[in-house]
Amino acid sequence: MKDQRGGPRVQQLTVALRIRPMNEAEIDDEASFIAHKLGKQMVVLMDPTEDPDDILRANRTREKTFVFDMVFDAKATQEEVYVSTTKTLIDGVIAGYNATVFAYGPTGTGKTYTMLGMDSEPGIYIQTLNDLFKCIEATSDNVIYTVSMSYLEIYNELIRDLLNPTSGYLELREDSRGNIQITGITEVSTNNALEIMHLLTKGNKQRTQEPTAANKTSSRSHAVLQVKVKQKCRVKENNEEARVGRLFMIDLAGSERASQTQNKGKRMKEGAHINRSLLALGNCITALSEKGGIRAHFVNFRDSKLTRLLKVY
Ligand SMILES: Nc1ncnc2c1ncn2[C@@H]1O[C@H](COP(=O)(O)OP(=O)(O)OP(=O)(O)O)[C@@H](O)[C@H]1O
Repeated sequence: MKDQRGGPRVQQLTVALRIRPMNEAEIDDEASFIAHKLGKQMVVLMDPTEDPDDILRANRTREKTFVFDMVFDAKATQEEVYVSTTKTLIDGVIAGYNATVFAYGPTGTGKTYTMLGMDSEPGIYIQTLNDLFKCIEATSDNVIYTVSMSYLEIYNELIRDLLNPTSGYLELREDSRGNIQITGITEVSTNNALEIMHLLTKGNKQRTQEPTAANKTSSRSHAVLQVKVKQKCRVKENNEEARVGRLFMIDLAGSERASQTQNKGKRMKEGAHINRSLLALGNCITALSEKGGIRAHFVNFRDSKLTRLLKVY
């Protein structure tokens, strides 16, 4: 969200759509939301239950057209999705800029699969870290880099450390200079991809998951992986302050509608928290991406923990 060097808040906003493979039964269930890929980047959502021969409904079509920067069909590999959405951000993060990648969508559509993936098909987290370490190795002649990462979840507006879940709920604090800190969060420094995958998979198991009608293991929280790259010049006389670039990779909680998941009681309360924070996130992105960014519009970061966390550093 932020360019540390005073440039526009949102330098680049890329919106990509991934369609996950579905089996026949699911296609019937989700009949009203089947996406038909047209050309490269346009998606038409239509209601297949609508009968084109029904004269009474002839002019009442609910067909909607959306344009995306990228559309991936059900055969797209993890690597293709990573290369087209996240790989290009790495150079910027190493140079001291901040960037954020979100997986957003209804429950069971493949957000965790896309972000975390599996040992055999690693997702965006691991592919990004692998490339980040390679880039650092190639450019570290004059600069000392330190990479650290933390992994947390925001559940019902409470923050938990997924790398140390026994530490309870953590406080989000803002110092007088506007820096956001999470007190007591575990920060891990390692460049071993296998070790990272192990840590993240273990952390992901600690996420608040509950069965809903739409997904047996539905993630009910936002999971935030933060990778911090600190750089300092090797030359001692150079008094330049250390630069810090941050990359947030976020697996959002499902954006389902209560009616679709048949949630009641606790589940419904969770759903309300999820929807409120997703709305706050959408409002911030809209305000930031409008012409003039923060200078022209008030951006209400304070509406949710997620947007407070992503606020400028
Ligand atoms: N592109 C894909 N190829 C193969 N399997 C996939 C793909 N996308 C998702 N799946 C499978 O679909 C199931 C649901 O995916 P996943 O758990 O990632 O959904 P989700 O969007 O994170 O759901 P929730 O919001 O409820 O946590 C998982 O078993 C996952 O392995």
